[in-house]
Amino acid sequence: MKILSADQTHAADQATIKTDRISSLDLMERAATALADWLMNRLSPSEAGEAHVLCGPGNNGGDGLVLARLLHLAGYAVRVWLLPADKRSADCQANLDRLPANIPQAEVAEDALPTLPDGTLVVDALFGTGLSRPLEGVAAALVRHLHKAKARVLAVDIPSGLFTDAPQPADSVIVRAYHTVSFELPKLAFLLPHNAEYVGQWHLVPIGLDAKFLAKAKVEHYFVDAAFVAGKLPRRAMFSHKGMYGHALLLAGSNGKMGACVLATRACLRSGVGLLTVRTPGIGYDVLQTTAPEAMALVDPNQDHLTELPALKSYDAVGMGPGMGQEDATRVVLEQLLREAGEQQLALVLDADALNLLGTHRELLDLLPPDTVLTPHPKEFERLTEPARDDYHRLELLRNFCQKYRCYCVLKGAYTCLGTPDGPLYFNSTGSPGMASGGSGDALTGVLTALRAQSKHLSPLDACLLSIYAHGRAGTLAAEALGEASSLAHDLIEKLGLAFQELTAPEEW
Ligand SMILES: NC(=O)C1=CN([C@@H]2O[C@H](COP(=O)(O)OP(=O)(O)OC[C@H]3O[C@@H](n4cnc5c(N)ncnc54)[C@H](OP(=O)(O)O)[C@@H]3O)[C@@H](O)[C@H]2O)[C@H](O)CC1
Ligand SMILES: [K+]
Repeated sequence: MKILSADQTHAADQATIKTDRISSLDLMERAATALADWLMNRLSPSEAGEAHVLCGPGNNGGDGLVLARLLHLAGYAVRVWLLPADKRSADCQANLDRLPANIPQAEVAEDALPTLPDGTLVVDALFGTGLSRPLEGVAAALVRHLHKAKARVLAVDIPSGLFTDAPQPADSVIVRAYHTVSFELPKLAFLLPHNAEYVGQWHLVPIGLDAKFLAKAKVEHYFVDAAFVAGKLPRRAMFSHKGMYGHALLLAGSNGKMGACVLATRACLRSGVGLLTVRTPGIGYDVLQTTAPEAMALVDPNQDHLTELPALKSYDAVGMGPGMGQEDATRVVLEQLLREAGEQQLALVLDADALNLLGTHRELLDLLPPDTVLTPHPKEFERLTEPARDDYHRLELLRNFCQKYRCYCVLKGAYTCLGTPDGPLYFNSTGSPGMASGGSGDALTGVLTALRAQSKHLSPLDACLLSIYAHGRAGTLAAEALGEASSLAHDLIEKLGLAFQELTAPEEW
């Protein structure tokens, strides 16, 4: 799904009003009704207790006022707190005028802040996408007051004080919500690590935004949810043979780190590759043949680390890095791989120590063949570029890096972000905190290498999108089965099959 900027969100509202021939007041009613339904489905009037709805001067405050009315009419106890304002938006004022007289309302002031017993349900409808500067004065005092209370905070559309898609001063006062309920589409701010403490769990409610407008909107950010990747994995033909699904080569492992090599190998095998050869130091031969009999082992003359690049002509894709170490001889292998893969137009996936070697020998970056996939975590990415000032700066570095080197870069983390040579960034929706343990990244390298080897069936972009989505989905399935703390990389690998089944194109007839 697309991620709109704050300006585009306002334009989407206008387009919807025009297409549906409704007033902006009707759209507000629609949005707040969806929000009220969400809340009422979660909490009964007795579970909610008295809801305190904090309303600002714009349409976010207007949403809060509609919500207060709908809750009241459904039998919930409600109290409204208004931010003092010289002027309210027309729809906010209209809904203030419509507020039933028996809902208690008061204006907040620095010396008249709401009393909020522990557990009070607070609805934050102070500011939304129209926030134009950090909070100050009474609004900031109210939010600081909220920080001290042990309230259950629900943010409407976005936590007040948080910008939708731009960096802000470090000392900004921002609501810390437990739940954020937003309208139709996610906001870029929700996907950035530093905002997790403000946004809490976020949810989307549909409000019927104009589909044609959304289809046409040009965006720089996408959210990769199930609908975005559904059916992208082609079905296998009845008369399939292994030659149709690519031959991948993995260069991985060193003395003491054969586990990483085995995990990448097994993940690659579980991701539909036709044939897999693994180049490993001598130490890895028995390990590999025992743990992954489906893969062919091609041992390096050196016992402990990789020193020689095998001939590449039979392969469709090469993955390099897991558990490989950073010996100088291995760096020479990497350099040779980059040169030869460039000449032979081979698909490359570089991870772990391959990235660390690129970070310490940045001149090698100029050799990256087009469409190479790199899979750094934020520290590895920093070694390839520079320390980021904040989350937005990191995205800018990612975009610039991918455009400069015409590569795909999978920046790993919650909402893993894929940078692409053409500019757009894709945020993955799947994954689990259970994946924050050793080996998950090695598994991703295996998945990516397998899908890049199937280039007869998948574009580089689709191979990357399917890989990160399936890898995260498998992590979630493993965590559901075994718990977040106990699920391991190899459990994730065993769930890849289920994840891929969910992505496979439906049968046609
Ligand atoms: N499609 C949808 O998503 C829909 C969203 N809706 C809701 O509308 C808001 C956006 O409403 P908008 O009126 O544009 O913006 P806000 O409610 O955030 O507030 C704007 C007013 O607040 C002033 N402002 C901005 N920053 C501050 C600040 N730091 N301190 C004080 N005042 C501030 C601003 O004044 P300016 O001087 O900047 O002009 C405005 O007066 C969206 O978030 C949804 O909740 C619709 O209900 C329907 C569809
Ligand atoms: K808000």
